[in-house]
Formats: sequence, structure tokens, C-alpha cells
Amino acid sequence: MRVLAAMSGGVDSAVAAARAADAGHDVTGVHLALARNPQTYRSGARGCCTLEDARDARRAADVIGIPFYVWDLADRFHEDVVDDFVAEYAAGRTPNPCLRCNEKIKFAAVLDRAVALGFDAVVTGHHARLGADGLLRRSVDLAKDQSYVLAVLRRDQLDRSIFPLGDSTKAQVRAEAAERGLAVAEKPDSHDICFIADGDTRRFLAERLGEAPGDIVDARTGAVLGAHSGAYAYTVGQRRGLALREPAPDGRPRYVLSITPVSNTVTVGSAEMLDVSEVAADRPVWTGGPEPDGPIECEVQLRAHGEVVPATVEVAGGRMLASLRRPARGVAAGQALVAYRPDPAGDVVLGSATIGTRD
Ligand SMILES: Nc1ncnc2c1ncn2[C@@H]1O[C@H](COP(=O)(O)OP(=O)(O)OP(=O)(O)O)[C@@H](O)[C@H]1O
Repeated sequence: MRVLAAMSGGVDSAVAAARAADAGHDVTGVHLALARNPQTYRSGARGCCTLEDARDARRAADVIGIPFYVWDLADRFHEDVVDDFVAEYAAGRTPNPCLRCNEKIKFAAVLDRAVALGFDAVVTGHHARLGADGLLRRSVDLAKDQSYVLAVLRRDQLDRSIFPLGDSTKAQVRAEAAERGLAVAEKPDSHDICFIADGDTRRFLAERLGEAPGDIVDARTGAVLGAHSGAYAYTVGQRRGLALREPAPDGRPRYVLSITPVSNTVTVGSAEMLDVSEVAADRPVWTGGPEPDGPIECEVQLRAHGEVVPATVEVAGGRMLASLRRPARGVAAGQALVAYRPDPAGDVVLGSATIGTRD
């Protein structure tokens, strides 16, 4: 097959491209320039999208012996991922930009362009398994598993994707990179959000959304317990940094329960009030077989690296509904609800949907 390997400049995508070439594919490497000004993105070796990353990707392509290009998708990335990230926070939700980037950039804009150029598939260094059965499964390296952020992909997107790393641990990938003479073998993993240079999400949002003072209100009594300077700075489940003026009426710690943009309030309550047993999610995508026509038993994950909870899941009326067998805490609108079928050969992604409603 003619395949396009998305090369971030990191170790995973370098090994993924090399394995695709070993498997006999005709591989072309592409680095995506996602920053309008690459100098402002993470510097050093911590994330993607710096000029250094583009250079690392090019060097890896040279070692593997494949052609290499840089595609400038900065404007698309800003519109579809960065602007959406800011808008989602402004609307009181907690988005996952990696998931959005997979849905709109890597397996949409990039894949579309690749197909238009005559490529059959896109290869990435994501840690997930996608075998001949077409099912997306967790990586063998559960600590690195990225099936959660890939669960938004539709069948047609998965059918044109190749994830060569799913059967390897990160340690094996690094060792292989060293054996192959790839200079990125010891490059540190990327962390946090690639477009927030210093990792300070609050500051990033404050610069774009400005100050918007409002009340912090107790859910049970309605008492105003404090003030905030922008509701976007809070996340469901958050306890620290609330700086309440008044102690809660019962003297117990308070957690963020919800953010209401219309009234610009942050509502807080006790820990038990964070417990959720029913989760409704929009825009369902089902790829783990035919969409079920009734409730099914499976497991759900409600945030990246979050715990897995047994649940009954149903897709009805354009939504996915999950009844959890035990309550989950800190379920935030904007995150993905991902349904998995437990399987000894790697838990299978059944489907996903976005928690909470879009106004
Ligand atoms: N700027 C980019 N250009 C091309 N491909 C990219 C870029 N950023 C990410 N990717 C692709 O998406 C995959 C997952 O991205 P993620 O940011 O999670 O990388 P990672 O796990 O740190 O992997 P890597 O070690 O390859 O950077 C990468 O392995 C790569 O295939």
C-alpha cells in the first residue's frame, strides 16, 4: 500500500513509520506544522510542533530512507482545535483537544489530503491496536494506551488508519528506535497540551477570554461562598484553588459540580454530590460491530486515563446513554464517553460520544 506516515518528531511516530516500511508499504513521511508561530510552541524536546520537532522528523525519515514533506495545517488546527478548545471552556465544558485533533485534523484534513494524493492510509504512532478484524483495541501498554482519544474515529476513518505500535510497550519502542539508529530514541514523551507553551491552561484561557467575574455558589443552599474571575478556569471535580470567602454551611470541603455560562456561576458541593450514575452523551460513533438496537452490558471510560466502570449502554435518539453500575466522580461535559467490551486480546472500543449537550 502507499501510506502516509504522520511524523511528529517523536520516537513513537518514527518507529511507526519504520515498521510500516519494513512491512513492505511504500511510505512517505509528513510532519504537520500546526503552530502559526512554531517558536511560541513548546521549546526543547517536550512536545510537538516546534521547529526542532520538524527537524527531528526529517532526520528520522532520512534514517528510514523515505521521502519527507512538511504540511502546513496551522490555520485548520487553530480553527478546529485551538478555537474550539477556547469556545468549549467558555461554554462551561472541559474539552479534550487531542481527541478533537484526531477527529478533525489527523484523520480528517490529513487523511482527506492523503487520499486525494493517492495514498491508501495514514500511519501514526498512536498506542492502540487495529487488527485485520477492523476492531480498535487498547494497546498492550495500558499506561500508554491511546484508544480513548481514537474512539471518536468513524469506521471509514479507521479503515484507512494503521497503528503499528499497539502490540509494543513504550520501552520496546524506545529500544527499537535505538537499534534502528534513530536519534529520537531517548527524546522525552510529550506532555499536556501541545499548543499551550508553558502548560498553564488558566493563563492561556484568561488571555483569550478575559476577566469575567462571577459567583461561586453552594449547590444545596444557594449561598454565595466566593467569587471567581472567570468560570472557564474551573473544572468539574476541582477542589483546589477555589479560594472560598465563606466556609460551606456544613464546614465540609467543596468541589466544583458544574459551570453555568449563562449566569456565569460556578456551583460547588460536597464530594458525594459529584457522584454520577447516569451519563448522556451526544454525537455517538459506533465502530465495534453493528450498532446495538437495545441496551448492552459493557464498560465505560469517562475521561482520558480515567477509571473504567461497568455499565449498561444504549444508543437511542442520536445519543448514547450509560447507566453506571457504580457511581463515577467528576464527570465533565465535553469529555468523551467511550464504551469498551472487555477482551483478553485487548479491550475493544465499541463506540464513543461527547458527554453533555451542546447548546
Ligand atoms: N506535528 C505532527 N506532525 C505529524 N504527525 C503528528 C504530529 N503530532 C502528532 N502526530 C501523529 O500523531 C501521533 C500521536 O500524537 P501524540 O502527540 O500523542 O504523540 P506521541 O505519543 O508523543 O508520539 P510521538 O513520540 O510520535 O510524538 C504521533 O505518533 C504522530 O503519528
